[in-house]
Amino acid sequence: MSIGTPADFADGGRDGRGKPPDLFESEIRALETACQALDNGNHQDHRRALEALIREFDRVIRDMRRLINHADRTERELSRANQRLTELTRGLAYRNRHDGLTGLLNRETLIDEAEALLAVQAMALILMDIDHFKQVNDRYGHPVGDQILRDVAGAMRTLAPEDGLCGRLGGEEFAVILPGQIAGKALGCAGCIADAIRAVRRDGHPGLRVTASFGIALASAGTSFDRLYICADDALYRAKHSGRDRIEVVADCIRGLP
Ligand SMILES: Nc1nc2c(ncn2[C@@H]2O[C@H](COP(=O)(O)OP(=O)(O)OP(=O)(O)O)[C@@H](O)[C@H]2O)c(=O)[nH]1
Repeated sequence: MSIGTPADFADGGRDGRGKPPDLFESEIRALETACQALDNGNHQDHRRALEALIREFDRVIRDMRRLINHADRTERELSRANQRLTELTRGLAYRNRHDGLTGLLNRETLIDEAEALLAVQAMALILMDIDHFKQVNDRYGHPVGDQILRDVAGAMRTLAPEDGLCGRLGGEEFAVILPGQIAGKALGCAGCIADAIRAVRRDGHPGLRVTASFGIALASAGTSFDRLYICADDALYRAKHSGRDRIEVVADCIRGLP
């Protein structure tokens, strides 16, 4: 009985020229010997061939186990790397949208969101600027100033309505956007945040008092955000120049400015 020739098992070495060595050379050799022993050999040849096959088979199983373990380890490492990559991507996307100090939306994101909202819906814009913040930094130091900015952001996050978006426009200037042209709701929101800012205290600095000025503007859907911003900024300017720690409103952005 013939179960094959060397050429039937060997992948390499058929033309014998320039081919890389066959990975299964020793197994193929054992198989060849076994085939020959089966065709022509005596009992002794059969036994030797069987022993060689057993040795090769045993080694192949051990190698396969090692390979499978290695593949499992590589798969686990790949999966961990993939997870880390997902976390990094998520972190980068978060950092791209948020202000690093306060965690509120950053200027670009807030403006993008506001423009998208205002294109389809009426909106209120609350601009807020902490009063005499330079003095806070000068008297109590920059780290205390930073903490105040975080406290203010925390108050905004807690007190803004659920459908509102809070952002830091830069420095000590913040904004809240609220869907809907409801002056009462915007005023109520700004009033609560103003109260919370007045209540900010810092351990070790009993004399520290913080206030903020607010400018609110409301506009109907389709108004340009630039227009709304100019109105709110104008109201904020009036709040600053009429004594600070107060709220000024432009109820209709289209008719509210000259
Ligand atoms: N601690 C801290 N201070 C900042 C940060 N960004 C801006 N500032 C400070 O905010 C201060 C803003 O000062 P001004 O623009 O003069 O305004 P102000 O002193 O608040 O005065 P009014 O707005 O007119 O009431 C500057 O001293 C800036 O250095 C920040 O991230 N951390």
